[in-house]
Amino acid sequence: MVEPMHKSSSSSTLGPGGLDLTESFFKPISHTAPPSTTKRHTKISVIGVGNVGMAIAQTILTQDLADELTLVDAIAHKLRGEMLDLQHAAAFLPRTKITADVDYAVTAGSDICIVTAGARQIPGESRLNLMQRNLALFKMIIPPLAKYSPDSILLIVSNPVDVLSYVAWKLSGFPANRVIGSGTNLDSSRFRFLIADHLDVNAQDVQAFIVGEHGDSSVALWSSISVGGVPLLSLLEREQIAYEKETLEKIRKEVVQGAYEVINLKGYTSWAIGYSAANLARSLLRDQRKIHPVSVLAKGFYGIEGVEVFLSLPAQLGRGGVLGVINTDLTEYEAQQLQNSAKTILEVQSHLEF
Ligand SMILES: NC(=O)C1=CN([C@@H]2O[C@H](COP(=O)(O)OP(=O)(O)OC[C@H]3O[C@@H](n4cnc5c(N)ncnc54)[C@H](O)[C@@H]3O)[C@@H](O)[C@H]2O)C=CC1
Ligand SMILES: CC(=O)C(=O)O
Repeated sequence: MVEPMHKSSSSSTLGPGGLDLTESFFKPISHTAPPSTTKRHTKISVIGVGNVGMAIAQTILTQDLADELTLVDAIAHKLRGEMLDLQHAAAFLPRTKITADVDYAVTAGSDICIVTAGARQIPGESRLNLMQRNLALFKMIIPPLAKYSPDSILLIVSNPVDVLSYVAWKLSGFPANRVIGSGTNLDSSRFRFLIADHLDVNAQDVQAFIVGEHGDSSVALWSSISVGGVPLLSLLEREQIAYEKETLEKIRKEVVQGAYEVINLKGYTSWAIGYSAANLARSLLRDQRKIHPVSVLAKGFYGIEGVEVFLSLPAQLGRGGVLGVINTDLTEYEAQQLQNSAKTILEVQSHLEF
């Protein structure tokens, strides 16, 4: 007995130009049922197809993170060019539907919206200096994203990322757990690289956090660094390897200088932030519950009271967005540095005009 076949959009047999391929090339199997509704279609939108947006887009594709990747930019011809260029790699990539439009309606139903649009630093310019230019753009970008994907997670990358995460939170009206800045996830990777390079170990075996501002006032949490589970400072003491606060501060400065150096040399940074943002998208979409140093609403954590400021803290990320902030022991010096970093961001934030 032959069961009736259910036709659905995913079992469509229409070929290019609407040609019905059922009886020629494509012969459907019998005994079919409608597609399962338990596996959700996952969609990531990337706003801004510049150096950073495209590095993130291509990492998302190669790591097979979403069923659909949608791109938005203000420049229509560049946007279409980038979309086609990615689509032409289809034969070498996991299957992902790639769409693009200047109209935000194309982002409807996104799980994550990653915002990379905006001005970037010229050599020597600080991230905080970009605020006014990128605030104006965010007023055009965030409201339509919130309208078309009211349940999404906003992942902010544009700089200054901490202040703009606060702006995105305010403009979207989203709960704070669904607005995240990529923050010091990238700085921490630079930090782990430098430590790993110094000790000649794998950076993935180095647990180390940079917190606070994604920028000049960032804070290195030396007291909690471990390598393969061994606390770093006690290892240095045990091996009688001398270290001084100045030496450690020099490494932190090298982390801060890292971005300026790359911008001086190639004009922008892209590959590391591409991997960093895709790494965050994976933890969020796949409910990995991993701890990442990212920019979150810090009110109530680490002695930051009574002020609404976004800065990076070690946060657990999952399908619900920010699930919580980890309570790491800070030395007095680290706690003071974190307070100073919050003050630096708040000072810039106080000049915001919505
Ligand atoms: N948080 C982080 O760790 C990092 C942040 N960044 C930041 O990312 C941002 C982007 O940097 P790049 O990609 O190098 O710049 P870019 O100049 O290459 O690209 C910016 C893109 O934004 C688009 N854009 C401008 N206005 C728009 C609007 N209203 N709607 C949609 N798209 C719009 C432009 O057309 C352009 O394609 C900068 O603010 C930069 O500072 C860069 C690296 C790391
Ligand atoms: C540009 C920037 O924010 C970075 O590469 O860290």
